[in-house]
Amino acid sequence: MNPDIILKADELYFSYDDNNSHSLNGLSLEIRRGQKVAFMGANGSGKSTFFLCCTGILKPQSGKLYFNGEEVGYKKKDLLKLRSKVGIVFQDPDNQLFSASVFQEISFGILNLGVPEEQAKKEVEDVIEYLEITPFRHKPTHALSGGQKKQVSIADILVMHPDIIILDEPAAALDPRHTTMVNHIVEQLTEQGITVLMATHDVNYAYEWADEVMLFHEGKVLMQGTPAQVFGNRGALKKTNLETPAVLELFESLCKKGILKASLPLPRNLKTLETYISDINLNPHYGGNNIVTENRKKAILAVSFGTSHHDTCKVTIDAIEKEMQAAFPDYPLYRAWTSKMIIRKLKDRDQIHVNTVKEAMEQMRRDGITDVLIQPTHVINGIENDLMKEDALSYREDFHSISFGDPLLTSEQDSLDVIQAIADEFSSLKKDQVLVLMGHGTTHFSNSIYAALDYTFKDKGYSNIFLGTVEAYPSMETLLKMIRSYQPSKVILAPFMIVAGDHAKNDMAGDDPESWYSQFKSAGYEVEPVLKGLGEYSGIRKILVEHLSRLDVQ
Ligand SMILES: Nc1ncnc2c1ncn2[C@@H]1O[C@H](COP(=O)(O)OP(=O)(O)OP(=O)(O)O)[C@@H](O)[C@H]1O
Repeated sequence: MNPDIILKADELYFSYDDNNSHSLNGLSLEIRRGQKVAFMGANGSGKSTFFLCCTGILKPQSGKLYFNGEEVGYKKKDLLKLRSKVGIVFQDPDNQLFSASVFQEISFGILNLGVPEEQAKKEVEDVIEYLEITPFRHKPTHALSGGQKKQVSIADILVMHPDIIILDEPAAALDPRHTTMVNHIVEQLTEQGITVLMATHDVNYAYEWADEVMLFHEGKVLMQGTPAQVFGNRGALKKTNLETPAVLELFESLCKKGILKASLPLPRNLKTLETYISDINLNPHYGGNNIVTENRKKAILAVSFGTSHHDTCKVTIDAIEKEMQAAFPDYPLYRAWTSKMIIRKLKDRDQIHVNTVKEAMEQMRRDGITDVLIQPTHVINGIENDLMKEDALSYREDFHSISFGDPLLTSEQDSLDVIQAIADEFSSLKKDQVLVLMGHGTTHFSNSIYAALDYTFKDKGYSNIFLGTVEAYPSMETLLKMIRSYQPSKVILAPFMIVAGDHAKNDMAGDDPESWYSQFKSAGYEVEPVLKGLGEYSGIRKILVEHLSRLDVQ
């Protein structure tokens, strides 16, 4: 199973009434590690029932649930292990809190796990401090307010260091101050790398907060996607009794009236929309504030997904940045990566810190930069790129201008240039051999570029170059079919990703029977993997530097 998937449900059925009705009705879904996932849907659509299955409190009558790639078991020791890693904070804290004192309450789970008393005590003290429970720690739990009970129920779970926290409507019955406090805690959880699943009916909050929205309807997932995809689907919202987030509604109506350009990244919150509006007279696109134009200081921000493999980083991301810097020697170059998981891995494993986009923007602001030229090394205009723009634009008030270079594959000319760069790199490819490129693939609509590019390869005379993706279409299945009709003497495999990292080393060239290498091998071909990321091709680096150069017009 894909190691990015932390939780997977496969055709779950659950009935509370002997199969007269099904609260989970063939539910299948996958949750990616480190994501913030909002579970939404009408009352009674099965969200809480699913959550109870995730922690083994309910056992589905049929279907399978996987945690970290392993099927969930229901023996006592399996459940204990599962509950130490998947914690649930119930909607009503009174269903969760059962000890007399706050300290006892928070200690219960961790002691049950067999953690020695001294260590457990320290962990409990840490969480009490972290969640600001100290002022009411000596009160009996029954005497706490609703908000304080919620803090303690989160502490109950947090003290176990779970991989997943499930929050069932955490803001229900809280006043605005406590809602803000709980939201703040939730934000910190995701920064620690915990996967957060949250049921909520608050469309405005989910739209701003979530990485992904899971829309439940009658015990199944009706739709899953980014907040923009899900909340942009009026039909799905209507079916599940949800409304469009106010900020999206307002943005669309301003676009319809021609006041804002629809090409702007969708604003996720009112603050971003407000800054769009405040810039209308200056520059309806990305322009900045009317600050003094003397002493302008430009900088380049090179944004990559990132990699935890130093070998490939050196010859891809580092090499691209070096060429960008060489093209603009007078501008300082800053780096940011968009994969929080990789950033965390580097920090934990190698004590290396790489900035997120927001951190890099803050750094530039501190350094007195006034104009930021952002050049992504992303291959397509997908989710990563949209989120990167959003993060950068949340700092638009701090800069005179923020401008964005295009990802690698944006215009028709880019496709032709990329094809040329690949053809140059594989100029020794023989007619009876095929080159199979492995792209990443995405659920975003921009995924169609992969199939389009595969088509263009053929159109430009490279009938033996094929492009597929690990996560979307064209898939391995399609590639096997196409390549079978070509009958090559050899299959050469190469990543169509900037770096030759995990996907290239494992999904493409690994020994696992699911890898592309093994699948082509067992289909009877001679296979040669080439572990070279796109960033190693000089033609590709040139395209990215050229995209950056287009920004520097003033
Ligand atoms: N303990 C129970 N006994 C019997 N039926 C139940 C029980 N809990 C839930 N149900 C039923 O299962 C279905 C799914 O309910 P569930 O609570 O999972 O939905 P939900 O999406 O979490 O709803 P809400 O948004 O109201 O919290 C509903 O028809 C509900 O009536």
